[in-house]
Amino acid sequence: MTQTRIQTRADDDTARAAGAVVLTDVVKRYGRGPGAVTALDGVSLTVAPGSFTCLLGASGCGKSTLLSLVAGLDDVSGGAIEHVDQPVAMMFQESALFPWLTVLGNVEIALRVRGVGRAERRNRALELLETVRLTGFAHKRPHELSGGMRQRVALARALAQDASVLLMDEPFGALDAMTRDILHDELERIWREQHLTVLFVTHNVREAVRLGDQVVLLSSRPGRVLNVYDVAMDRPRRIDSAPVAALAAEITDALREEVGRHAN
Ligand SMILES: Nc1ncnc2c1ncn2[C@@H]1O[C@H](COP(=O)(O)OP(=O)(O)OP(=O)(O)O)[C@@H](O)[C@H]1O
Repeated sequence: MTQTRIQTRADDDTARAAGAVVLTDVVKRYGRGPGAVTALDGVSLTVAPGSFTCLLGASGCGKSTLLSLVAGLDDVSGGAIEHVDQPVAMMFQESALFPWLTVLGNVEIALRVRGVGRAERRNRALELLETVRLTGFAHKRPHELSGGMRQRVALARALAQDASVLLMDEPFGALDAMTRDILHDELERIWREQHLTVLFVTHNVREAVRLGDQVVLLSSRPGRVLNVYDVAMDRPRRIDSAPVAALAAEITDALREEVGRHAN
């Protein structure tokens, strides 16, 4: 049902040819001298186009750092990241909506930044609100929405960037279990419909197994790839199903062992 996969050079070549996100021996250091922090140390990872990859690891192991490097918000200190001609969009735990704009305005602004004209902007924003099932809330302001609805707006705004790669940093971390469950279904639907490549950071092991084609377990800082779990289960999966729970337990054990090793 599941298996641990060791990456091969052939995997890398195939994925690179198809325009995937490929990280090769990525190192990230912050600062210099004795106070320098090595956040990532030799991370190699292949994210196939159209795949869903979840990143797990102890707090501070470099997950957000990895996303910001893929997004091009920061430079690598060593190694390389390739995502051939693929624009990327990001979504965070906080929806970071503009409180003075309506839901529609918050989506339209992302289109405006991309230079989309006024009339097309309105139509496209309405379409995106339909995609995230918020039609009818277009003229509400963020404070009138629930946390889950705000994350739907944030998702619509990320989709407005028309990027083929979506980077998500604990996007559902602050939501209750039921809302999260519903958003898993929605995200899975949108990921499939739009053929997105998703890189998703989470602390929730079951969430990672519920969503991922592969779950990447990083070591404690400095982050290195400890293991890549292929999740060969039919979709949609239920977060409380026995196969999801079984693999999540296996990964949790590995994570616990890693955290314990560094606590000594
Ligand atoms: N701009 C920065 N300057 C200096 N150190 C940084 C910077 N950003 C991150 N770090 C350090 O790099 C390490 C990795 O941080 P990062 O936020 O990537 O980890 P994380 O796995 O996302 O953590 P968490 O799970 O707690 O969100 C941490 O030790 C952090 O303090």
